[in-house]
Amino acid sequence: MPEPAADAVPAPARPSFGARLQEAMDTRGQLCVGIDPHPGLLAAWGLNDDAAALERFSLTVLEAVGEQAAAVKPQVALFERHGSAGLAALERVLAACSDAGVLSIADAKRGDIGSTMAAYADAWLRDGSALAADALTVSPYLGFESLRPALDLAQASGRGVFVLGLTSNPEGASVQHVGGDHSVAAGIVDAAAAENSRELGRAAAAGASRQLGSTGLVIGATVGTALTELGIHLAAAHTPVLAPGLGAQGATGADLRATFGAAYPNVLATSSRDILKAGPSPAALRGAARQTLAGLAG
Ligand SMILES: O=C(O)c1cc(=O)[nH]c(=O)n1[C@@H]1O[C@H](COP(=O)(O)O)[C@@H](O)[C@H]1O
Repeated sequence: MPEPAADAVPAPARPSFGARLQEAMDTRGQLCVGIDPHPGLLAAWGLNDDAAALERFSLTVLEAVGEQAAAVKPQVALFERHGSAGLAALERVLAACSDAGVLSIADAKRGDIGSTMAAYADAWLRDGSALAADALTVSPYLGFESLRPALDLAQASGRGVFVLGLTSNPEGASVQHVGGDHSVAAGIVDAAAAENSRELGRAAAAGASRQLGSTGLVIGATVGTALTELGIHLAAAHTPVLAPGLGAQGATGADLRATFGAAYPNVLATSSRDILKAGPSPAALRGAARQTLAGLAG
């Protein structure tokens, strides 16, 4: 029997995250709706600030916009505020996403040394874990390779990661822009692109032609001309981009098209408060999502 190739990855139980995201964006558009149950939003919706209310809030969002959004992105810290009861609510929300056929991105921004990164990966990306999501946001600022356990488990399980590249907050530049023409962020972008080239190379060798890999980047919708200034080119890459900052942080669909140019088709724009503030009426939430999608289409 021939030896498996050194970088062979066992076939996952489901199509790759990149393939599933591509299909979702092709059919539903480029919108991710953030599920961010901030205390102020819970109050505005007439809900208590407790775990039962988080679940009700989240399921209302999922039911209202699930058919319009390519993905939803629960913000983990807003569930962690409520300890084990909040995490139990998040488990049920993630299960409901899976039952509804809506991709879930757990926004936990995990990053750690490799040995304990493996435990985070196990929690968020392993089949059978109660917290398993379709993708996880991760921080590469302990070194991109420290993410290896999450990168490999995502590949093996048909899940994905979104690696923080250029974040939407103004403070991010003090770390991510360091290095100028050879910036920290450019190194992250290149490392993600290399992961995707390897993944798509393996898929091609197995006879499958795919456009998007499963190692995404987070690049804020608010970054303006930073990509150009740092000499970062995304156009030829097969890297999905999660772009937060739409709406509440000031960015518009036009900003996204200008920032990403030819790479815009790979961008999943994400908005939380700007859509959520329309609730609790499901019809109003749907209307806000529809309006955001129209802005993304230009
Ligand atoms: O990883 C993220 O999701 C993220 C990265 C980033 O650079 N900026 C950013 O805003 N986010 C998240 O995206 C969401 C944005 O929320 P709104 O500003 O309400 O649309 C929040 O859950 C943030 O934690």
